[in-house]
Amino acid sequence: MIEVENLVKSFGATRAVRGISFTVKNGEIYGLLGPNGSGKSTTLKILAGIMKPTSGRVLVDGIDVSENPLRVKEITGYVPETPALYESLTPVEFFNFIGSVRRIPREQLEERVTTLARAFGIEKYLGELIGSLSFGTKQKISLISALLHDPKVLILDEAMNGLDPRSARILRELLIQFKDEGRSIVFSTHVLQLAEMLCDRVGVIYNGEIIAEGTVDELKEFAHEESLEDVFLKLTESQAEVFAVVQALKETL
Ligand SMILES: Nc1ncnc2c1ncn2[C@@H]1O[C@H](COP(=O)(O)OP(=O)(O)OP(=O)(O)O)[C@@H](O)[C@H]1O
Repeated sequence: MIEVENLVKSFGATRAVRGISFTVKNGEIYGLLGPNGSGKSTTLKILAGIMKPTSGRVLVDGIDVSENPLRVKEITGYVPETPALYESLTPVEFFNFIGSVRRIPREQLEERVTTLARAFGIEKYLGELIGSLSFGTKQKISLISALLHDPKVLILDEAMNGLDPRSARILRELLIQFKDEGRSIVFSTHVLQLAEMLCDRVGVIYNGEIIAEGTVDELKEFAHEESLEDVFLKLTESQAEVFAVVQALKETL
């Protein structure tokens, strides 16, 4: 379970996160949707224990992230928006490094690397230098490294970015399996169809605040719209603007 209470994060004069609260239960997939710069990545970094909040509290499985970030990292898998990998290592060397930091028994590590590498179709790259691999392959390595220690909680920042349709489907099925096993999953995405397919509940974040939260059906009812895209555009005050821009483009192009 993830409990976020009145989270605030400022960078100098920029108030990136302005008092966000939400809960992700065990066995729940929660989607964080919001325009560029609305505070999704900042929120997820704080949840993962890699950034300190200005104020507010995050409990992961009852553990306060600010008080015990190491314990939270032990039970959490975090996939950042941009893969943070060692370019001069091969994937196998990188996974071994992660395995030793996380004290994963050798046999278990090898078994999980083999299974996950096969699932995401990267076996043939395991001996190549990470720096020479494509963005999507790096994203898969980042994902696998977040799953090696069998985390109870998953925090995914636009984790489907760059994945080919086969791998995106596999990740979706894996997330559903994790949810059925009672794990908590929170992810950010700009792909609203994905949120619609996967999320039990979504929170719409705008200018650092959660402005609406609920199931996709609840949000559609709340905003009197039929698609999540229209709900999103309406709530983030972009609907009229998009219409005006499209009109202007039609007239000028
Ligand atoms: N390290 C930082 N230093 C200063 N400002 C930052 C820093 N990280 C984020 N910000 C600012 O905080 C705000 C929220 O950024 P954040 O990356 O959380 O947004 P986001 O919703 O994840 O955006 P995107 O959809 O583009 O990934 C932005 O105004 C951003 O410029």
